Amino acid sequence: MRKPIIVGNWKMNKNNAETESFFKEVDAAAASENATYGIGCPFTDLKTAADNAKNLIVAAENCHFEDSGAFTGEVSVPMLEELGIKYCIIGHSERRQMFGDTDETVNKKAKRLIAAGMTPILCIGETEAQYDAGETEKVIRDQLTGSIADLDAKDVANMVIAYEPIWAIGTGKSATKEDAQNCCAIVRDQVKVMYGQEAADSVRVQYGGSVKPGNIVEYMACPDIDGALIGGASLKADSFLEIIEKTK
Ligand SMILES: O=C(CO)COP(=O)(O)O
Repeated sequence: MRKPIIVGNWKMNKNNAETESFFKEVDAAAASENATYGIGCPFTDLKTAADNAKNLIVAAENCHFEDSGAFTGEVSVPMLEELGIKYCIIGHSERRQMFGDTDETVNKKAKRLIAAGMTPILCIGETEAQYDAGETEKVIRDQLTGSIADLDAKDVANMVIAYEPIWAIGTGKSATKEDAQNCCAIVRDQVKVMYGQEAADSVRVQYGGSVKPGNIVEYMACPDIDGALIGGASLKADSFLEIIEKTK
C-alpha cells in the first residue's frame, strides 16, 4: 500500500559534471515497481539532474515560501517548477540549526509546495541532548504540530516525513532499528492525531541518519519505516546502487 521512497541528500556536494556522471551510472538501476528512488541535490545541479533522470526523482534541498522579492540568495517554488522539479526537502536539521528555519517557516514552505502540486520531504528530529533527556517523543510531536499545521488531510497523506535524529546524522552512529521504528510510529501517530487514520496510513515516513548499504535492509523491514533519507552513502554511485539493489 505505501510505496517506499529512498532519497539521497547530497547537501553541498557535487558539481554538474559529477551530477551527470552519477545519474548516468545510477538512473537505469532505479527503475522499480516496488520503490521510488531519488536524489536531492544543490540548486545548481538540478537542471543537469532532471535532464539525466528517467527513473530517479530529483529533489531540491530547500525553497522559499514567497514566489519572488527581496530575498537575496533564495530560490522560490515557481523557479523549481520551471525546471520540472516535483520534490523538495524542507526543514532539514542543518537548515534549522545553521540557517534559521523554524517549524513556522517550514510550514509555510510545505504549504507553498503543496499549492504547486509538489511533494515536500519534511525533516524533523531531536538533538542528542533531547534524546539523552528522554524528550524525543515530545520533540517529534511538537515539531510536527508546527510544521504540518493547517494542511488538508489529503495533502498530508501524499507527503513524505523524514525522521532524522540529529545525533545520527553524519556520525556513523545510527539509531537502532527499534528506536527508528518507534520514532517513525510516533510520527505516524501524530499525523493520525492531527489528520486522521487515512492520512496516517498513507503518509510515507523515512528514517535518516547514517543509513548505508549495510543497515538499509533492517530499517526497511520495520513496519512504520517507508524509506530513508541518506547523506554520505548517497554520494558514491557504488554505494547508492548497492542500496537500490538491496531494496528494489
Ligand atoms: O542528513 C542526512 C540526510 O538528510 C543523513 O546524513 P548521513 O546519512 O550522512 O548521516
